[in-house]
Amino acid sequence: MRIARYPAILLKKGDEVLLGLNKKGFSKNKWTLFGGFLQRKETLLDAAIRYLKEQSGITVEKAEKIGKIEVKFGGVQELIQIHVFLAETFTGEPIETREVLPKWFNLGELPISEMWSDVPFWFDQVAGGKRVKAFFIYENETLLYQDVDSPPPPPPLQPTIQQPTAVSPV
Ligand SMILES: CNc1ncnc2c1ncn2[C@@H]1O[C@H](COP(=O)(O)OP(=O)(O)OP(=O)(O)O)[C@@H](O)[C@H]1O
Repeated sequence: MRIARYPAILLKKGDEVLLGLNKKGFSKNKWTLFGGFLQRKETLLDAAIRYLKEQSGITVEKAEKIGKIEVKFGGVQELIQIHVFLAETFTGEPIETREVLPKWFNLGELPISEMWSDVPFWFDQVAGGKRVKAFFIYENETLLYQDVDSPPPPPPLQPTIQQPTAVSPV
């Protein structure tokens, strides 16, 4: 099956994240991460940074690879692979462009009803800096199946001091 690679980038500032309202295209009228189709001879990171600049006016120099989200639409012979990056250091102010309206959202106040249905399954993990891998199947706009990597287990507890065991009398 053909794989379509989409770099996408989440910009975070304290408790806020920058999302973009798409004015056209496949995600029209939805708030999404900044991103798009990977062009030839471009790395995923370069493309993610380029899309952020083109769609929001924001410049970042580095971003961390944090997630891989795979999406399959029923009846479409193509696997969409969204390669998610997280950036927390940037310059510039968001500006509206012909394609996208950028806006800061508080992490507790995301416009969930105007986002792709898969996003709530992985968004907090990404925003929290935790790696995530997930796979979704849609039938048109309806999410039919989800498989999300659970967060890694917590670190092991500090070893407790062993109480000396009583020596049993012989
Ligand atoms: C289906 N489930 C989905 N879940 C989460 N995010 C999704 C997504 N589908 C697309 N996205 C993201 O939305 C942004 C715009 O992408 P997209 O809609 O393809 O717009 P773009 O104008 O570039 O392409 P078209 O010209 O419409 O093909 C881009 O960051 C892309 O990663």
